[in-house]
Amino acid sequence: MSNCCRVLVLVSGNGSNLQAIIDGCDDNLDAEVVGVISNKPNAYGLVRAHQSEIDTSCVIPHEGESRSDYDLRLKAAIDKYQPDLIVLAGFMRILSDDFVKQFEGRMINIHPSLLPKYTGLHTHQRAIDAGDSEHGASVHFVTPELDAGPVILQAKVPVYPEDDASVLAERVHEQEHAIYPLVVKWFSQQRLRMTDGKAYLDDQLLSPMGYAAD
Ligand SMILES: Nc1nc2c(c(=O)[nH]1)N[C@@H](CN(C=O)c1ccc(C(=O)N[C@@H](CCC(=O)O)C(=O)O)cc1)CN2
Ligand SMILES: NCC(=O)N[C@@H]1O[C@H](COP(=O)([O-])[O-])[C@@H](O)[C@H]1O
Repeated sequence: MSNCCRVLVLVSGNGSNLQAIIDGCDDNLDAEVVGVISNKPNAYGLVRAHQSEIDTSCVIPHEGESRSDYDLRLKAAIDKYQPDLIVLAGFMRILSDDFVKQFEGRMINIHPSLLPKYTGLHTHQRAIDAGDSEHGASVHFVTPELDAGPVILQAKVPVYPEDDASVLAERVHEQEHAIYPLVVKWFSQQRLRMTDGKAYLDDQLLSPMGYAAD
């Protein structure tokens, strides 16, 4: 890795986590967002990238295109940026095994639950429906198995009886915007790695719930 970590962010929607990472990189000379790629041409994350004069690409799925064929086009688009780190920030596509294996150890995702609870979609409603008193977000390395990669860092939020999915999502977003830029900074400082399916920070094995401050 050169002296500045080249960060590529993949988005499908609003891009509030992208914005937090852009803002975080402005304060962190070790990392730079070199590009933003979306599968959705109308993703507001692309607008956010343009506002920060960051290059963008769109890889739009073709009608009837296989997941693997789409991922081949996505790989070609990614390679143009020569990233050190690939950040999934609300990128709403399941990636094929072959694609993920090419980037394992340098591709991370933020998931809106306290993994391993609630992999997949609709996590906030599921937490409310289950009557959970706490919920949150997890940053993890991406592996072929969906949302099952080693957790790097989690943040917890309370769930209140009057919460609906939208209110809870907003409370989770606030925590996401704090933890995701921190994980990007750790990676840019070469403190974070994945070896044999496990996450390490400063050569310390991280627990299944990720890093926990003393
Ligand atoms: N192989 C992997 N791919 C992805 C991972 C991963 O860990 N391994 N993380 C996800 C992110 N994600 C949750 O954090 C997630 C994204 C998308 C889906 C999903 O069901 N997508 C559907 C389409 C849904 C839609 O278009 O609204 C699909 O791809 O068929 C589940 C979880 C990113 N990919
Ligand atoms: N399973 C993936 C998933 O649901 N990711 C979630 O999508 C949102 C994207 O928001 P953003 O576009 O404002 O960053 C975030 O809350 C992220 O945790």
